[in-house]
Amino acid sequence: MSPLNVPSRTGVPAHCPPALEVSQPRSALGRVGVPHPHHGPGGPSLCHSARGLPAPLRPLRARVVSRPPPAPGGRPHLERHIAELSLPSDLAHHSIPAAGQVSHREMHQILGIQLRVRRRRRRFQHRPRHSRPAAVLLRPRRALAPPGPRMRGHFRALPEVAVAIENPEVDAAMATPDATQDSTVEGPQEEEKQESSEGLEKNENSVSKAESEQTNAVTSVKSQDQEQEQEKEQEQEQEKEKEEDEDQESIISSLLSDAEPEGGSPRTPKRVLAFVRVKPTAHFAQDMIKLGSDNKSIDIYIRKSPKGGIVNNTQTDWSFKLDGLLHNTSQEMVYETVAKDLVSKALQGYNGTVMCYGQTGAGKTYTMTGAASEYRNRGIIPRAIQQIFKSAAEFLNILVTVRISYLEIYNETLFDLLAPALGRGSKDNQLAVMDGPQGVYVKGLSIHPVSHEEEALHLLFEGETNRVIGEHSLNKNSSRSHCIFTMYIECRSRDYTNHKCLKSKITLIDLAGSERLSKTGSEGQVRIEASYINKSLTFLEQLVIALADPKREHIPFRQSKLTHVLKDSLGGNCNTVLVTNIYGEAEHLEETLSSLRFATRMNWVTAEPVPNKPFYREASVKALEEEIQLLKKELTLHDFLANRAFVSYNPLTTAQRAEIRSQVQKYLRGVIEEINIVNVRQIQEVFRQFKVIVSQQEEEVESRLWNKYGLGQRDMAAESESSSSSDLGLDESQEQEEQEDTESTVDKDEDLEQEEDEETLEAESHPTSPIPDGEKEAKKDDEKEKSGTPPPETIQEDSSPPKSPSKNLDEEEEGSDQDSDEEMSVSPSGEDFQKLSSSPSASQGYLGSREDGSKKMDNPELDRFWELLPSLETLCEDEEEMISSEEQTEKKKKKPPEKGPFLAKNRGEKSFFHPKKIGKNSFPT
Ligand SMILES: Nc1ncnc2c1ncn2[C@@H]1O[C@H](COP(=O)(O)OP(=O)(O)OP(=O)(O)O)[C@@H](O)[C@H]1O
Repeated sequence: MSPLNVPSRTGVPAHCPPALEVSQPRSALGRVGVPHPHHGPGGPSLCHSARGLPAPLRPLRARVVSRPPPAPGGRPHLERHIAELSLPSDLAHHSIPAAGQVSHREMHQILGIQLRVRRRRRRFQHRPRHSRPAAVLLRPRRALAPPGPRMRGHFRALPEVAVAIENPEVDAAMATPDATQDSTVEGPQEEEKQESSEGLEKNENSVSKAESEQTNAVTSVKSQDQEQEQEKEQEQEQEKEKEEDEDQESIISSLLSDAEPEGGSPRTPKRVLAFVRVKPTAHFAQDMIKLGSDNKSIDIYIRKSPKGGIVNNTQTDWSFKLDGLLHNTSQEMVYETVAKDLVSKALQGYNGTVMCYGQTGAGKTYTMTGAASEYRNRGIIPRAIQQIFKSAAEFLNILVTVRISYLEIYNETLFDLLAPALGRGSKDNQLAVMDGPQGVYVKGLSIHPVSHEEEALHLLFEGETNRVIGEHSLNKNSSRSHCIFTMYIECRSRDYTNHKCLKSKITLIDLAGSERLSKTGSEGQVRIEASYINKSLTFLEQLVIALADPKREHIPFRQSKLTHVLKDSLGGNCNTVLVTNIYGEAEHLEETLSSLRFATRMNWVTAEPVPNKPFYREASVKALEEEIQLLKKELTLHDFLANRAFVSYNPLTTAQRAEIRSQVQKYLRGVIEEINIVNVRQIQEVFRQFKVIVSQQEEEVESRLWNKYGLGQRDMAAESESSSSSDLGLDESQEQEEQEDTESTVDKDEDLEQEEDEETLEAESHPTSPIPDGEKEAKKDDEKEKSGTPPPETIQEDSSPPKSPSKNLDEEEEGSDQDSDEEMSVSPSGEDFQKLSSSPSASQGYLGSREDGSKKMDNPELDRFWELLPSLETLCEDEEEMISSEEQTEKKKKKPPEKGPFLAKNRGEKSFFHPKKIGKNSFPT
């Protein structure tokens, strides 16, 4: 090496300027400089432009002696080729040119630059910590998912952005010597440089300066080596992760393959994992809380109170050993320790639960959801979402689908945080915890499919904004509810011939914090909430104690909503992890103790994690069909034994509907006293018919009012037709009948009265015969019956199952209507209902007697109807009076009311309801 230590340059034009002596690897310099115009992009990168340097350094240029010796023409020639070199900011890393090779002035310039650079650096480093801007430089991170607008500033990784530290107290705590590396990202290297640069400054006029700078250069090379090593490590980690994903994929593939594992999955009892996370604080009670060097044990020591007297036997020492201590630990580390494995196991079919427990303000929400201010502070939930979608994206043969739900338990009431209209407090929105064959579930809770990470994060944020938050002295944003975020994972093979499916779920629970009212100073609503929270946490503790005791027969799951919801999430067959958040301060020691006791109890609970069994999707549909068939057979048997063999459960045919309509009309006129109930379909149809009649009456009354007050004629028939057909979806014949009914009721009141009198007589002699008016089809049947012609086909039809069990009722009805219409080309006799109405004994056990002679049954709709009847009658009477009180009085005198619940006395008027007093919707449907 030459004294200048210049590396030999090959392939460079002769007129190219010589290089400044450097001891850094070329690649490193290349990052600072830009290629000289004479060098290609791959050429030597020793020529540095002024760009990239601090502004005051830009005008300074270094003149460098060329090597090999100057060409003939001497210095002027060289000067022509002097590089407009801008010196790298890190001049300390450059060795000093040998004496005589640069002029004195040039040397001075270089050194001056170095000094200024060093001074600038020192000035910043020696500034006291508190006067430094409260900002840390974040390393650029890989963006994981494009964040939505709501997440901007929350979960986005911005390269090289200065972010103000959110919590000064926590910052101070993190800045203590035992603080995490996370808060001092650039720490060690800077310190090293600082030390070395200070040393250099002292000896700057001595020869040893050059040596120390050489040392610095070596350090810099070393740091670069370290960087390279880090990069390598990262690459290795990535490769490892990739391998893990591949392993995972092969495990899932084998689970989904047809081969059944021999002897089933191994059941190895495993204890629930319990970790403790200490909230960073500047006032850590070091003399009272001792954290074990094994990072698992924690000892608490409380001084004896002098109030206890001379003989004071109160316990002062406690020792806890758990699965890990998370003290001054970054969010990433917490996730890796607590949840990473659990999440990857969930993809292999294991259910998993992570629960955060602790005193209010101790950092449960921070651990579970994270702080929104910085990307690196995201919590377990967003990281779990990220892990799942990342793994899913790397699977080649496995298709992963994810669904999400977010439940809140606030004051012992369940709320859906992702419900489209939250409706907090509305009764209709009430959810219920149910025990199903496949475990506990929340009836009415919305579950949302998500196809990528961003979508899932949006839902998380939506839920977060809907949570109930209160303020007290220990926490400005205290969660006042328990929240359960659940991810339902489904793995399937991309091979479409494989219909197997593997399901699992991850339950992430952020409990509300236990709190002492004396400490939090809660008042009013916050106080009420606190009492609910403490109560439910006590029940949870009781549950954990019971679970930890293998001899306990009864586990009190149903004591509270929280314990009931968590029935299959704590222990059992799932991987369960508890994170207990505690304060490290002396004033919260009692609460810390009780939290640690809870953690220990939880640690005693054993679980036997086993993967869920894969199932065939198609097979499950078949199984349901088979079960429906079985239940139908069972029902037939029961009916037979209860003397109800004539009852059919198939969708109603047109004729059956007509028959029901006829019965309803008879009932309303008082011809029959009751309508016997045989099955649910019949009940639905009865109500439907009631609704039709009511709407007709409304129209009629309205039209009368219009006529009476001279407001003109309305096209009632057309309206009636459109409303009835659109609302009720009745068939054409029915619509026609309704129209006829309407017309006849509007135009022929007097005739009707006469006719109906006749009908009544007729009906009394033939109680089951349909009404001739408007019921042509049914009338024909009656005539046929009278003439003794046997019905061509009874209503009792074949009991073939519906074609598709997934169809809804209306679809089924329509489809089967078409079928049955084809089958029943001639109107049926309505045997079922005739039999029923003529033989009430058949349904005696089914219906209970009411006081007023009507029937009572276990149907809330019908019960409601019966309850409504008297009020309806009253309203009708009011209406009648309003229309024509005199006329009505006369009619009443002429014709005493017949028996029946209502309006037999007013048949001629047919004005049952006042349109304004009873809206359409007020009638049960
Ligand atoms: N490990 C931590 N590092 C930094 N800040 C933290 C940490 N733990 C908690 N904090 C901060 O402490 C405050 C309270 O935390 P958090 O809301 O998570 O408590 P909590 O246990 O959920 O309280 P509550 O039960 O009342 O809801 C927040 O501002 C949070 O950012």
